[in-house]
Amino acid sequence: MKKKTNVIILAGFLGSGKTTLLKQLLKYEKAHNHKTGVLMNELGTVSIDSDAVPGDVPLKELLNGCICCSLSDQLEKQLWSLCKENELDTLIIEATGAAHPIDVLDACLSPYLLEDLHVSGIISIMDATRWLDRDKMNVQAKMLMLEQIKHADFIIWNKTGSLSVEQKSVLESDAKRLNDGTPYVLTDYSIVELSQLFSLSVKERSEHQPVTAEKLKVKTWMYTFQGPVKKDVFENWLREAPSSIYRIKGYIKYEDQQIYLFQYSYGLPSYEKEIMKMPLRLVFIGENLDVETLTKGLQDVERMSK
Ligand SMILES: Nc1nc2c(ncn2[C@@H]2O[C@H](COP(=O)(O)OP(=O)(O)OP(=O)(O)O)[C@@H](O)[C@H]2O)c(=O)[nH]1
Repeated sequence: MKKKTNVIILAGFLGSGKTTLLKQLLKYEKAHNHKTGVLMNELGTVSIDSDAVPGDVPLKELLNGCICCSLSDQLEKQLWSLCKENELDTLIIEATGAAHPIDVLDACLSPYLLEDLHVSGIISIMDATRWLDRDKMNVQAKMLMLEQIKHADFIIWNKTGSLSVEQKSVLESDAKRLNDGTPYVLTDYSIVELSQLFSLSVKERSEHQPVTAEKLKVKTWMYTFQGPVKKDVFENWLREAPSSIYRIKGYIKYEDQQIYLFQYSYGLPSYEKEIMKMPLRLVFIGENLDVETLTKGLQDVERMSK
């Protein structure tokens, strides 16, 4: 009988650390000579995260929508073709940060895929600080994070390095209260003992709350800088940016003429030097994005950088 492909679903709110974990899983699987494929879903029209996937890894991307709502029919098809085109040992699905993990799981359990796939489980990577501050978010976003915890087969509380002992114990009790018996870890940069993520068992699912990107009203928007901007001017703008921007990612060039992969999530900007000449596009993901004000602010950044 044909060996089934082991599927790992990475869930978790926007910017929580899913791609950070994906990169580690790919290295681990390569070191173990396991052929691994990736299905990546992004809300925007441009893929930024796919750069994290090495060229020799079979990759399918579903862009400009969420696999748990507008792209749900395509998810099954893409899973099917990834399996048929490649003899995969492992398939990692990185959902958008606005996806309900159960809808992704449902697609994997489709009768068309039953002979091909074995779902190892849902790993929910949670931005610990965002979770502790969740009352600042709207009801739908809060509910989505709650669902991501409740339906996980493994919970990773990420970005915990600067938290107090009391805050860490709140996270521990929240994991037990919301999803008793499910393993969890507290970590930074999604660092976990990876072997344990391949042998999870998918538990019986209770009813789930249908929270989707559409209900969340998460929208994406893109801005292209015409050239380099001054780092302090851009960061000043960023500090004042509305909290309804959940995520920014893309490429930016500063006055040192260096292009950086720029990421921003819950108040934290990060940069990685980029050696390729990438287009200077930033993708914004958030709710009620006021495109006019954002455009004006970013044009001002360009003007003040001259
Ligand atoms: N300070 C800090 N930053 C982290 C940590 N883990 C990840 N990051 C950074 O947070 C940003 C978002 O991480 P990603 O792994 O891209 O998050 P994601 O969940 O894939 O994001 P989306 O796909 O947009 O939902 C990146 O700049 C990471 O380097 C952490 O523990 N601490």
